[in-house]
Amino acid sequence: MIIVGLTGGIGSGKTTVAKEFKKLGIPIYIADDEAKKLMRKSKVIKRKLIQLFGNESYIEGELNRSFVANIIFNNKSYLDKMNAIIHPRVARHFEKWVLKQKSPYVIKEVAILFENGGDKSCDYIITVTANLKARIERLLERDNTTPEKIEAIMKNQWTDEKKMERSDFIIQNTTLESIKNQVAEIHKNLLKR
Ligand SMILES: Nc1ncnc2c1ncn2[C@@H]1O[C@H](COP(=O)(O)OP(=O)(O)OP(=O)(O)O)[C@@H](O)[C@H]1O
Repeated sequence: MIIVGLTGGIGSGKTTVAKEFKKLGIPIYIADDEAKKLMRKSKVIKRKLIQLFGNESYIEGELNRSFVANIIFNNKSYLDKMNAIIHPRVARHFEKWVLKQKSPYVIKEVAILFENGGDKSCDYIITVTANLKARIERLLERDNTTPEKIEAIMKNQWTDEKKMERSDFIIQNTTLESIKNQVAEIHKNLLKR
């Protein structure tokens, strides 16, 4: 199975792009969504996160996101420790998921793909890039967030330039119509490989 990693900075439009691949019949795996599900369902992950952040990190079985976000964005070592708990388990979950797919290739969306060395397990990589101002505006509209919180997340992500240098395909997220055309081109290209 060909694994195509799909990455890009926060709010660049990864999920929007992934949905276009889905419309073409390609299975998509959104690592952040799967991580959230595992944090809710996996007893081991819950136990380890409570050990790391304390009892306040879960409220009625749900991760207390604002409590945890406050800790990790003020102390990167906690972010690294949290990633060390979650990432290997998401990776194993993905491996099992891949075995069940019947498709010429699959798309794996990961926000911090290069940052965590996940690029090494992909055959090809697509980076989505978008104008910084547009990204911030779209995130402020989508989420209950602030420019400061967005900036804090961006600080832990590689720049677009660094990601683009190491990518096989680049999608410029300008308009939705343009995304559709770029996805169609990449899809055609991947089917030939
Ligand atoms: N070309 C576009 N025109 C208008 N809105 C867009 C466009 N691309 C994305 N959006 C909107 O911007 C927001 C961010 O896009 P999306 O969720 O796809 O980004 P993402 O990279 O997956 O985000 P995250 O990093 O948070 O996972 C969404 O609300 C989406 O609908």
